Amino acid sequence: MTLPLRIGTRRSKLALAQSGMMQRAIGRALGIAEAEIETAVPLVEIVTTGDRVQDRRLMELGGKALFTKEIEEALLDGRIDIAIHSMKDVPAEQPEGLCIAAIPEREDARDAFISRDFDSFDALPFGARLGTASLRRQAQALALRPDLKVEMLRGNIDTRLRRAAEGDFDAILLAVSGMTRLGVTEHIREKLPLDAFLPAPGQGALAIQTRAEDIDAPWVAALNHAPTAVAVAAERGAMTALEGSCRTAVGAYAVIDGDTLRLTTEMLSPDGSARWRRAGELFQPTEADARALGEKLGAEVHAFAGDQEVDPASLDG
Ligand SMILES: NCc1[nH]cc(CCC(=O)O)c1CC(=O)O
Repeated sequence: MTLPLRIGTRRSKLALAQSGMMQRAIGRALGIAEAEIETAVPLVEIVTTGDRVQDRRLMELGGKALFTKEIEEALLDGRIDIAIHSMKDVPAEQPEGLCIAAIPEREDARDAFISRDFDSFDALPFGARLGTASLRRQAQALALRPDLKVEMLRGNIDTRLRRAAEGDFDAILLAVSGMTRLGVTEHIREKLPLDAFLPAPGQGALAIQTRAEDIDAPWVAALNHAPTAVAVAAERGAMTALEGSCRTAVGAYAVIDGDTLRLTTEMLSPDGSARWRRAGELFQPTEADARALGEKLGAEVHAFAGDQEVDPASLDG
């Protein structure tokens, strides 16, 4: 592969932090001196539709693909060579000509509880206001505490933290991983248990996207973390079977424990009053085995849950 290797990135602080981490990791994997990395593996900033419409309801506008479309066009046009995404935001299908070449080791997959006034989720008073834009977090919170008032909270992580600090909400929920990458973990009051707040498929993991012909590039193997890639394959298999989107409350979390993969996946009704969950294990699975387990368990959940998709017009702004 010829240098420079250009990394396309969104301009949000989180995207820049993630791309910067991977820029250094790729530079080191290629044996490039620290001082040369910026020129050999440069960052190219790209504004996506999703970034321009932050204040509007994404669901009405086409969901996850809004954050990836312009970046994928730049990859296909050859303006950039690599894109770093939060795995959670990557749609089930890759566009023709592109691939996820590597999945680095996952960060903490848990959700974080953030509040100016309360130490923990359990300490929230009756009827407390919880800010989130995630249907999954809404449903999981209401499953434990149907008295909570869930209100829409959008914007980047800094905006959400500021609104929590100003008392616009009694608490908000964010992914621990994003906060860690931004260096704002001092706002975390509690890391929520994986069982009650089963994460979104791929939460805490990054996806390194390239053109399909670069799937075996020399730096790819150095960045891929096989246990994470297998776990994420299982979660995304479940997501596909559950037709997971930001209009459905879907969780999936897998870990590799020694030689064993353990996957749990669930769907909830938006108000948290109903919850369908399946779990399973595999010994020494390949990525394909893991994906197949995810698809099987996801299909079982889907068969019981039916269609839990929410009409965007029925959501509170
Ligand atoms: N949907 C927004 C989004 N996409 C990825 C992350 C960071 C978490 C991750 O790396 O999975 C976040 C913010 C959040 O959920 O708190």
